[in-house]
Amino acid sequence: MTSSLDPIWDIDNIQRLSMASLLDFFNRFSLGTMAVDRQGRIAWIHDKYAEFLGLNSPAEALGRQVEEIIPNSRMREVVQSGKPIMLDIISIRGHSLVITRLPLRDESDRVFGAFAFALYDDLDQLRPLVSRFSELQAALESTRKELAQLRRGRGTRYSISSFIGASAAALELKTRARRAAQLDSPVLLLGETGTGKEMLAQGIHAASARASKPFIGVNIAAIPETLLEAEFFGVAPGAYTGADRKGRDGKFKAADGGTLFLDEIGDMPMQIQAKLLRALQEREIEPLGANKVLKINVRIIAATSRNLTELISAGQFRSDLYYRLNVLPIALPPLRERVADIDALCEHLLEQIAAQSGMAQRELSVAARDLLAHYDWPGNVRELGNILEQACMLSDAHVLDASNFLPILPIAKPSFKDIAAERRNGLRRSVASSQPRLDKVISETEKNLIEAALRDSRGNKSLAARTLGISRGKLYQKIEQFDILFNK
Ligand SMILES: Nc1ncnc2c1ncn2[C@@H]1O[C@H](COP(=O)(O)OP(=O)(O)OP(=O)(O)O)[C@@H](O)[C@H]1O
Repeated sequence: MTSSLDPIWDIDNIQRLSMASLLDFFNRFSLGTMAVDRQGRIAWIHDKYAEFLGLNSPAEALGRQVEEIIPNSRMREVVQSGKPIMLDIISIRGHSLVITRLPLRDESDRVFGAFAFALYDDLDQLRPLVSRFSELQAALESTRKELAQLRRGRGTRYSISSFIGASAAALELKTRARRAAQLDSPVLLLGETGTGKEMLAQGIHAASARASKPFIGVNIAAIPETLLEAEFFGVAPGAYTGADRKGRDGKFKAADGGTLFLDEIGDMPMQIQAKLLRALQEREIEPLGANKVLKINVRIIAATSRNLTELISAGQFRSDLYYRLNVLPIALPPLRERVADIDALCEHLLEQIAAQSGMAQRELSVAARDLLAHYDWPGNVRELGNILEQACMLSDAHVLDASNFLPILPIAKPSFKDIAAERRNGLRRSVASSQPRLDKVISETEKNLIEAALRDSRGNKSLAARTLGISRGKLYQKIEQFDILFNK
């Protein structure tokens, strides 16, 4: 038991002792301490601090306004606000001091002054902390910038080496892409849907001298024809009422100095083709409603999954625009022509699926690899990714087997199994006799799938295209090709 006479339990005594000990601590370990009263007059100052301030003795400072001794002092602010300033850096007589200022309160919680102590006169001691903080701030800033760039669609996510594949076809394609990155002429990327055209376009931009400038992608098939002109060339202020009253920049302006990626160029209406050709030839654009032209400096990378020469013959694509764009053509082979890359692509895609879903990364059995290598992949790498993702969602197995893929591969199963077995046994029929059957199976399956997707989305083509993992332009093309009728 403790008695009220016990000095340790004498509350007043403890308070007094702790104050004295704290003050002693500050005086010994800090560079200096000081207190002011409610009027901002120096009420107390430690010898060390007085000496540091160039005074002969503490008495010289007592009763004087704090700013007379320390011109940039913020003690008065603490007295007036009643709030501490925990960390501040001030410069006195050529030294930087780290200062902490605290308000002093009486029993009724009224502020009667302020107390300050200077922690360091040598910021070197804080340097590791400050430099770590600066590093973190710089990292945060650069991540913010990257994120903002991606949000504005001006950045690139891919480099040429992100294009997975070591087959002869993939290596040749990457060599051509690297060469194209060294030049500034238009590039035309030709390949089926999902073969990596947009990815390669980003890679070429990222490896080019324009890498620090914007990369702007436009999917022509996804923009209604009536809006395309404004979307490309912009609108002058006052040209329209409503939302465009103030005018707005088009994609050409947004890409100025950088690269403009024109996806699905084969879907561009003839009237806009003429304006695009003029913009490329003259290197200037005329925003809608403006009566002056703007100089532009943009590199064009166009892409299409359609056969442009056929479109020219059909009178749907201007031959002069084709020659203007076809300066550096790069053909992206479909997956079925670079089967050797499927294993590496599967590994890469499974790694991506694991990272995005938070699930453990899966592997493929030999039979599963064999099966995937024998499918024709009309949707190419995008379809391969979708199939792998579905298989991962539907099974918990660490090693995915052929049986995990058979039910989800969009092809008539018995015929596909036959074809796969046939190929494995080296009994592949001659191209002339087997190709029509395979094509027919694929076309029928494609048609069925598209009809089902359109039914499920009640005619919403964007949604159907997304479900199928193809672009809207591709969907339109397929609807036309298979003569699909559907009810909205
Ligand atoms: N060689 C590759 N290596 C890794 N990923 C790839 C490769 N090719 C394509 N992909 C991936 O497949 C998907 C489709 O690629 P991308 O959009 O570049 O194809 P695309 O040819 O532009 O298709 P579309 O014509 O339908 O727009 C993307 O997720 C992309 O990352």
